[in-house]
Amino acid sequence: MGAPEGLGIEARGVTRRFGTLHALRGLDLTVPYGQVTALVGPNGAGKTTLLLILATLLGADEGTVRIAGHDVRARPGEARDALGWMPDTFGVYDQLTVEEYLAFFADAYGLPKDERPRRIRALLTLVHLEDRLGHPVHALSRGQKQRLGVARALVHRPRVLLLDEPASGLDPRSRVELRDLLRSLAADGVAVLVSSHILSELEEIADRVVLVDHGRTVGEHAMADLAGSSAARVRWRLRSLDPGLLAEALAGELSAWSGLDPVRDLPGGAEAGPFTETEAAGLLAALVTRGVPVTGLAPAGSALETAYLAMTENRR
Ligand SMILES: Nc1ncnc2c1ncn2[C@@H]1O[C@H](COP(=O)(O)OP(=O)(O)OP(=O)(O)O)[C@@H](O)[C@H]1O
Repeated sequence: MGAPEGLGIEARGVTRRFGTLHALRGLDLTVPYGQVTALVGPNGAGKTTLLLILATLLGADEGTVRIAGHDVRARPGEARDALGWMPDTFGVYDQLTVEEYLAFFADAYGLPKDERPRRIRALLTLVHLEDRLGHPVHALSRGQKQRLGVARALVHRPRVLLLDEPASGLDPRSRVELRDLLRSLAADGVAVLVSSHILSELEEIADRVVLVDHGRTVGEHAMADLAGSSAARVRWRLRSLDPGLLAEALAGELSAWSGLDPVRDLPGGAEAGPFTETEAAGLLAALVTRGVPVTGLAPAGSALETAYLAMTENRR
């Protein structure tokens, strides 16, 4: 399946108030087909409110939202048919078996009866729960419930997939499998929007990141651009065979610099910055000239983390 024409999600000027609280203040978002877009922002930024509006479960006060080209207000049924939704908390229906649970959703989405058993088995294989078919949902572990939630979201082969914190509760292997699954869905042309606080993980899954804060979009980047920005100032981690000498030399070298964060001691080294790549290379040369046995110099944190921190810094 190739990527369809147009955008998977197009939200323009979306506002939503809860009483006097403005949860969304004119938020814009586009999610193309064939890519994984990460939705990132501090607690209370409005991510879940936005996802609920996209999923047609909450109304916007103003603005327009299109899912697979369908306006959610004018054509909510078509929008729902096109989208799969995995909320951050698992719903009710605990008394059902895994099979009954998925059959219920397959039925709700109008999947032909004779197609259901094959589809349910394929989905359970996809999320590695094939041996749980007859088990009651309440007997699944938290991570298994998360995986069942992914299967549920995919029951009707949606073209747009929304996931709110999908990796919470997953063990390391399940996280890798979820990552691979989302990548392969995107490769099949699905528009995937995933909200998460685990930035390192998003960096491996996502093609794009949309940063939101205070109910607005405050940044939008292709992940490849973030990783390639050598001009960005970031903190750097230094390691040395002699951490004491490193600390002394750093204090000497950096005393004349302005705009730096305090140097932080780490086991076997220190963290200093923010520096550009060029500045870091100059500092390394100066430390070596001073006789410091440096064994490592690397950016602290990821490119996404740096962009995120810069955004929240602006907020203060
Ligand atoms: N049903 C509601 N009634 C009142 N206020 C709400 C409601 N839902 C959300 N809010 C408020 O709207 C704002 C945005 O909340 P939202 O849950 O969308 O943030 P979030 O970005 O998902 O946060 P987190 O990262 O903590 O999950 C918050 O200030 C929250 O308290």
